[in-house]
Amino acid sequence: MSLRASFSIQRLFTRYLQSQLVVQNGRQTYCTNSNILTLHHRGVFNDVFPPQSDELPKLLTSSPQSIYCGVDPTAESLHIGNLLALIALIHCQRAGHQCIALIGGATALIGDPSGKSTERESLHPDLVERNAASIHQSLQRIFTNHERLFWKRDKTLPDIRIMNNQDWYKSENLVQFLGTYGRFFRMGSMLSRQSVQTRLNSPEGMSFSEFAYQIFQAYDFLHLHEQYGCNIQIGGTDQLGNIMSGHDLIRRTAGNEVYGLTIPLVTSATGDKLGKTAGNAVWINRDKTSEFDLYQYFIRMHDNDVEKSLKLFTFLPLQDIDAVVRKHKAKPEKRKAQRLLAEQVLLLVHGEEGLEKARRLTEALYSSDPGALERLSVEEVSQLFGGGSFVEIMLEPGLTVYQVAVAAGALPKDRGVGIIEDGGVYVNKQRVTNPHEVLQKGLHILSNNVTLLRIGKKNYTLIKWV
Ligand SMILES: Nc1ncnc2c1ncn2[C@@H]1O[C@H](COP(=O)(O)OP(=O)(O)OP(=O)(O)O)[C@@H](O)[C@H]1O
Ligand SMILES: N[C@@H](Cc1ccc(O)cc1)C(=O)O
Repeated sequence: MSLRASFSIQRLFTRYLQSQLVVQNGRQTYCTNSNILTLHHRGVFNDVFPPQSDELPKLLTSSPQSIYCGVDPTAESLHIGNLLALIALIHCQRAGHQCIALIGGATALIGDPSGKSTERESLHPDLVERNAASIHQSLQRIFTNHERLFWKRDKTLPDIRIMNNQDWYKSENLVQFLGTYGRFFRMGSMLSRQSVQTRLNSPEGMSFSEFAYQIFQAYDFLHLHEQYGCNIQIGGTDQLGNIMSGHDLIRRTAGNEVYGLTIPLVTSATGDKLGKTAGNAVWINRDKTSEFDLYQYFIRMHDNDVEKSLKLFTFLPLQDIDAVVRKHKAKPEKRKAQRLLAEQVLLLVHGEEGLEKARRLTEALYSSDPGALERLSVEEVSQLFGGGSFVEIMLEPGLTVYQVAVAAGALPKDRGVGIIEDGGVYVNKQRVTNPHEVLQKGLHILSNNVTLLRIGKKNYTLIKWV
């Protein structure tokens, strides 16, 4: 299925490519055109369902379409896998379509079995509600950052609606719902879904709730189709089965053809899907993955992956990406491409302030200039060196480097002098070899009232003077 679908999207793409070139400021660019299938060129979409449809390009170019993508609030934060799905939705918005970001406040209580080898833990409704509120805020922030920082055109963007499927399930009567819609679902098709087959063949099996999940995602599609004329659903490749269920339901009830577009999976360096269940997620909420860590994740990206990620995670025109990749190949040690990628993602997720913070922390960590450390707040220094310890010490005149290091518990009393004399101790990144050196303001004690001790290569102790 996947291979056939890829061929078909390639075919649709090629056919329409010629008409999709737009010239802006003398440069050719893609993807502000209503035929979003051209995004295949950036790697944003890999499969289209139904695979052989010639109607989809016609539909996309005939009038603005309503397109949705859902996320279940099974955690308080989105992660960068979800971010890719949102970026795909934003590309649709840029192309003039009406987009809906759906929070699955109801479906999160059931638990999607797609891509899961074991049953999900059931979540308390209060927790799901809190998660949904937090995700709502992130969605709003990302969409606003995009419009403010990446959409520098005269034309205003259509709004992206943020909805929650609790809004229609809370008033739904179970008996009526099953009596009306249950009969449109065929057991054969439901059982044939990959997510169901995998679980039925596993030792743990599958609960009825998880088996029934596809009914609810299918009904969401029908509801959005009826209420907002939604004809297209976007999701990760693991969502194809659920999208097919929606397609079948809409065909049987409304007699209309609808479509699914899948985005590629974001994987770790070892090829595993990045996500909540796998426990390897890179989060969007700053209290789960700080701005600095998110920035560093992209800065550390392998050279082989950076071009692909620039195409997926940024809105830069392809020729700009080609240009930076060429420069990067000439001097890979400068990490120009990774820097650009990290900057663009930080701007989208955390705005200018978040990017500036990530840069300041990066400079403080990697430059030997103690001034870079001074420009951070006490909280930022402790966040940056969070793996180390944090102590508060009363400042008394005449304290020496040795006395402070011992008082902070960073050096043992008996061997401390020797370790300093051997060059193993750094104060604010500068090596100190005289244990009896007296602490001075401005040198050892920075203007933000902190001192950073480093013992050996990476044992940090942060002292806050009181
Ligand atoms: N690593 C990923 N790469 C690309 N898309 C992803 C990734 N993880 C999730 N998605 C997509 O994001 C949307 C929302 O997914 P969801 O909220 O279930 O996240 P998830 O990480 O897959 O959660 P879980 O691991 O609990 O299933 C879906 O369309 C899903 O396919
Ligand atoms: N099932 C999707 C989230 C989702 C929920 C409801 C929908 O209507 C669509 C998508 C996931 O877990 O990734």
